[in-house]
Amino acid sequence: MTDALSRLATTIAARKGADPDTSWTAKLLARGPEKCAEKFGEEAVEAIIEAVRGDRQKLASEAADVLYHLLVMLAARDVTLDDVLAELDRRDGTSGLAEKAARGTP
Ligand SMILES: N=c1c2ncn([C@@H]3O[C@H](COP(=O)(O)OP(=O)(O)OP(=O)(O)O)[C@@H](O)[C@H]3O)c2ncn1[C@@H]1O[C@H](COP(=O)(O)O)[C@@H](O)[C@H]1O
Repeated sequence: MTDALSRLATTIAARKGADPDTSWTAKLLARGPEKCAEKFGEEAVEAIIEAVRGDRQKLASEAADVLYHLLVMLAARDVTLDDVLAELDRRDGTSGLAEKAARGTP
């Protein structure tokens, strides 16, 4: 599963500085981190709509768009998939409830 994400992240990293006429990713990256963030937000909203509607196939498709645009947004700010996975690893085994209690958040 993470193989596909790793491959995609590698492809996106390789698109940095590529010709925007031949690559959607290069075109998006060339428009800057703010535009990449905006596109991620749009795709997230589309996924939310499908989650509320309950169409599982459309939700899976929108979720794929979200993951792609998340990776592009991260690449635009030089954050790697490994950075994110390391953070997930760090959290592994810590209950969200315990973590929230440790923060003292109600
Ligand atoms: N996973 C994706 C992926 N998901 C979505 N998209 C593109 O994201 C775009 C989003 O579409 P929208 O309709 O939201 O955008 P738009 O309306 O055209 O743009 P705006 O007017 O909003 O600016 C579409 O052009 C999709 O084709 C993707 N483009 C690329 N990939 C992956 O990235 C790889 C590299 O792609 P290129 O960089 O194009 O070579 C591909 O092999 C894929 O694996």
